[in-house]
Amino acid sequence: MTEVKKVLTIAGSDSSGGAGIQADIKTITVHGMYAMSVITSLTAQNTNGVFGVLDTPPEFVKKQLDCVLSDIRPDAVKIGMVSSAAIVRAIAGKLREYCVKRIVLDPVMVSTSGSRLLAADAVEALRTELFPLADLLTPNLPEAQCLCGREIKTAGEMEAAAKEIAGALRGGVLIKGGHLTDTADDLLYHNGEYTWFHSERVQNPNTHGTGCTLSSAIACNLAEGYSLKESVQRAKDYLTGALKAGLDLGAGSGPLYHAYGIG
Ligand SMILES: Nc1ncnc2c1ncn2[C@@H]1O[C@H](COP(=O)(O)OP(=O)(O)OP(=O)(O)O)[C@@H](O)[C@H]1O
Ligand SMILES: Cc1ncc(CO)c(N)n1
Repeated sequence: MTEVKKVLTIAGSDSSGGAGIQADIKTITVHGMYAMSVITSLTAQNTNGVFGVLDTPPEFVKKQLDCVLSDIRPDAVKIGMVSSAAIVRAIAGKLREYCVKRIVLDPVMVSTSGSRLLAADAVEALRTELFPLADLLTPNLPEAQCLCGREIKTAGEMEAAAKEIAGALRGGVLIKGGHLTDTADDLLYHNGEYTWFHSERVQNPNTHGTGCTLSSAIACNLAEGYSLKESVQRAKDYLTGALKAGLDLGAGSGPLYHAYGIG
């Protein structure tokens, strides 16, 4: 019998395959793990933008979660786009009911191309219902700004924001630096300690799905049993490799190449 780790992604579908569920399944598969998915929304999108969003009815999100969680228990879970407060509550209820562990929450609010993917009133539901369940929250800079209500420009401001956001959490906060201009340094705040993950910026404009890829790679490494710090470093290395692979698809901000280590 083959033993594999199982990772569940709860996220939106990206028809162009670069972000969301599709990025997550590619990431999990390339990590040699078994991917499962609960789809919260269908998006009609491509490298140019998001042209439509169709939410899954919350009762159907619950049904998908019941099917997965009552049958194949995931070793880790990644949560991405959750567009409404009702879907947030549906997910939180089921994660509590099945005592799911090792949860990475990517608080997706706006797509790389600038479309809103989370209703304004859902931010509060995310904070009260899902933050307490997360082992790690992974906001990008605009999301961290929204969560702490002020601008973040410097490393010192990133540290202050991470500490403040972590106040509402049991787990850690990773503020991603993909929206910085000179570097791509990410900051982890966990158990009162700051850890910086430094990286050169890869000169590749095709960054569609970087956040989804990073959070699902972190979930894979947590499933494998790595510590939070090790999981973030290994995921960042994976992400950097997928960016460096230099895929150039579509007219806008294109997707990453996941199979760069294969073949
Ligand atoms: N040009 C780049 N070079 C190197 N690393 C990058 C670059 N752009 C983003 N990253 C890295 O990608 C990861 C995701 O960060 P980012 O801030 O882009 O997330 P995001 O905005 O949530 O992504 P998206 O919404 O596009 O899925 C981080 O580790 C960040 O440092
Ligand atoms: C479905 C989906 N989730 C997340 C993002 C963020 O990049 C996106 N563009 N689409």
